[in-house]
Amino acid sequence: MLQSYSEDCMKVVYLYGAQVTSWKNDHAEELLFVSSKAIFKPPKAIRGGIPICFPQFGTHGNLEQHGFARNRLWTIDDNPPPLPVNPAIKSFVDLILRPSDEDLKIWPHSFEFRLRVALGPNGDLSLTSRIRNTNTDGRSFSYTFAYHTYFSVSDISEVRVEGLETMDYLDNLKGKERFTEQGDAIVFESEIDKVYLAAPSKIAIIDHEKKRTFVLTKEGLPDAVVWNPWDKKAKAMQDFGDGEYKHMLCVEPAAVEKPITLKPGEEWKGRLALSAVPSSYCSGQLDPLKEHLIALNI
Ligand SMILES: O=P(O)(O)OC[C@H]1O[C@@H](O)[C@H](O)[C@@H](O)[C@@H]1O
Repeated sequence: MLQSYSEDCMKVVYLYGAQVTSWKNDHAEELLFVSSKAIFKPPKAIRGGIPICFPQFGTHGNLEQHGFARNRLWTIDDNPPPLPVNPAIKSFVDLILRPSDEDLKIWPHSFEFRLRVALGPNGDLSLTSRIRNTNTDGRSFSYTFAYHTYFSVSDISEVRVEGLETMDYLDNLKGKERFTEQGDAIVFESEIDKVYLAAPSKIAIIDHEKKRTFVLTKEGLPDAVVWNPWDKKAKAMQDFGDGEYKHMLCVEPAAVEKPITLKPGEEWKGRLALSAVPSSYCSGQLDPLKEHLIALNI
């Protein structure tokens, strides 16, 4: 487990799954949800924080649900290739995953997956993934991907998500059928499991009770999954408390509909930046013309 601090903010990253399990603001308030029943060892992924789904999102393929990266032991990458760094970033860690012989049996491709987790100014958290095809047999590979981010919310029925209205989505609860979202903002009254397609680069989660807004900025990740298991599924999950669905929401920047293909030697980059701002935030700030209102400097 790796812990780091920057300007009173904190993040915790596990080598198991390269999973960020804690992100705190300067009031020491936890911003991510981790279940009280989470299991921190193989074979299960940790229930909460930011699991990484690779090389498969969900059941979009033949591998285990959400792929294997989230339940492998990563290592510290002491000598990562240079990545443009914002000088304001005070704390970061680089991790790497390469396939084991066992992994190659289930997904026969050689890769290097580098993850940088950084704490920026104002306590903003960013995750940058770089995936490289290192196959020596000339073969390309394709994968789907998600940052399966569990946000901590006061009460799911007091939360709304802006930025996804009018988007097309695949409904995992209806056999992945395609629909178009109606209405102003997404609110929550029952189970939801949707993959929004070609979603905008900024999405906001507005928590009225906490007077807090999370702003997600995504790059290289066209889609966004929204998931809350609600009461019945919560009860069926061994590593999730019965009532915990009320205090979490997953909004997951992802590449699902169109898998990413890399030729040997090619590298893909996918980035997520998270910011938690006070909810004097008002609707409409996702308008690109007003984006300067949200200062995301990482
Ligand atoms: O229990 P898991 O494997 O962590 O998955 C949790 C959920 O993750 C979401 O991303 C999926 O859309 C859901 O279908 C899934 O149930």
